[in-house]
Amino acid sequence: MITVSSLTKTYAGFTAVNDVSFTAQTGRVTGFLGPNGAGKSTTMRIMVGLTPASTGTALIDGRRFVDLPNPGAEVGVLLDASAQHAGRTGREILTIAQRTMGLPKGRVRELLDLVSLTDTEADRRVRNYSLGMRQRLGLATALLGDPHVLILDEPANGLDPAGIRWMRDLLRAYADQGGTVLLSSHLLHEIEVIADDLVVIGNGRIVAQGTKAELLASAGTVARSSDAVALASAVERGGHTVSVHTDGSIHTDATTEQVGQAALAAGVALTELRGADGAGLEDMFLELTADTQREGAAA
Ligand SMILES: Nc1ncnc2c1ncn2[C@@H]1O[C@H](COP(=O)(O)OP(=O)(O)OP(=O)(O)O)[C@@H](O)[C@H]1O
Repeated sequence: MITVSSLTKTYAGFTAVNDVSFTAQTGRVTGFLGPNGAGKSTTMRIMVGLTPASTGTALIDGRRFVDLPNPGAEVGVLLDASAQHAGRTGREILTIAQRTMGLPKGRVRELLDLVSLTDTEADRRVRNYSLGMRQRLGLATALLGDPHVLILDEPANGLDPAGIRWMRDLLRAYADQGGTVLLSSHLLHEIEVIADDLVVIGNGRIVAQGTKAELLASAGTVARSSDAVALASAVERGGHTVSVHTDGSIHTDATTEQVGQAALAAGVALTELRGADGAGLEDMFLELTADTQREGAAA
C-alpha cells in the first residue's frame, strides 16, 4: 500500500504539490489523473526518493522508499522510459538490474518474454528503440525484482493499441494477485478501463478521489427522447440540474431511475437512458480541473 500524507513540494516559492493526501490500496489499480503540470510526476518522484518533499510523507507499506533495503524487490518504478542509458542494449540494462538485485540470471529471459521484446530487439542499443519498446523495457525493469508495488508514470505512452491492451491485462492480473498499482496517465479512457480507484489532481491539489464507480456515479445520466425540451423540463421539475446538448441528448445529475420516472410521469417516450460513464470520466476530469486547464477546454 502507498500512503501519501499532507505532501507539499515548493520550488523557490512555487508550490508544485500542495498538501496532497491519498492512498493506493493493495490489490487495486489506482489511476492518478491531472492536466499538464498538475504535480503528478513530482508526487511520484517524491514517493521513490528522487525529489525531497518540503513537508509531508510518502510511505510504501509504512516505510520511506530510501529506507527499503532492496527497493527493486519491493517497488517497481517506471517514471521516464527515455531515461535509460541509450548506449546500452535492453538485455544489458536488465542484466545490470538483475545482478544489482541479486536475482537469478534466468529472470532476464523471463522478463524479455513477458514484455514481448525479441532477442534481436533485446540486443539492440536503447537509442534505437521506439518509445513503445522503451516502455516495454522500462516495465520489464520495474517488474524484474517481482515487487508487490508498482509506480508507473504514463506507462501507456507510446504503446500501440495491442500494447495498451497487453499492459492493461498485465496490470489487472498483477493487482488481482495482491499487487498495488499506481499509474498516472493523460489517457482518460485508458484509466477509465483499468483503474479501480481514482485520484484527480489539479494545480498541485487533490480535486477528487474515490472509487471509479463512486466518481462515475456522480457523473450523472444521459438521456434522449424525441422531445428533448419536454424531457429536460420534466427532469428539472424534480429539482435536478439539466443541460440540453446540441445532439438532442440531455445530461443531468439525476439518476437513471429518476429520469425514467420523470419521463413516465410527463408522458415523454425515452429513446436512450444510461449513466454518463462513457464520456463521464472525461467530463468529470475537465470539470474538476477546469481552473487548471491551459486551453479552457471545459469552458
Ligand atoms: N525542478 C523543478 N523546479 C521548478 N519547478 C518544477 C520542477 N519540477 C517540476 N516543477 C513544476 O512543478 C509543476 C508540476 O510538475 P509535474 O512534472 O509534477 O507535473 P505533471 O502533473 O507530472 O505534468 P505532466 O502531465 O505535464 O507530466 C510544474 O509547474 C513544473 O513546472
